[in-house]
Amino acid sequence: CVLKASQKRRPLSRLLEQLLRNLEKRDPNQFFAWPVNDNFAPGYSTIIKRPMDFSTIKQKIDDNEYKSLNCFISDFKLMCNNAMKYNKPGTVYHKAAKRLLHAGLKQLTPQKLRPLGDILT
Ligand SMILES: COc1ccc(OC)c(-c2cc(C(C)=O)n3cccnc23)c1
Repeated sequence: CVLKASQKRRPLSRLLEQLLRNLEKRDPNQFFAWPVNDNFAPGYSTIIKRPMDFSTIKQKIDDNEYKSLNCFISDFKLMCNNAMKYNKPGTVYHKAAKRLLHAGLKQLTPQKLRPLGDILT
């Protein structure tokens, strides 16, 4: 029997792709979809040493760079914390990052992930 391309993917990659899709839904304005551009965010690359965004996370999944769920969660937190560092409290981006972080971490609790079984061990 021939597996479809998606079924050939490693179990962890397929799980991370699904988690990523669910996190991206919490960013309807797509503020986190692509790397932040210094032209729209003056001084961004001097203030933020380790930029991160959903497209970069997707590429890392495709390149099998994530060896564990925790590495994936770390990049998600990095992305949100970057936005809360660069953008002042009260700005649309700071508020969006805070909401995204909290909503995202609720989806990534052990209780929510346990049903996915031993992929994570
Ligand atoms: C207004 O439309 C967009 C579109 C894409 C963006 O980043 C990918 C952003 C954006 C995203 C951010 C973040 C996430 O800090 N940002 C900061 C300052 C100015 N612009 C942004 C805004």
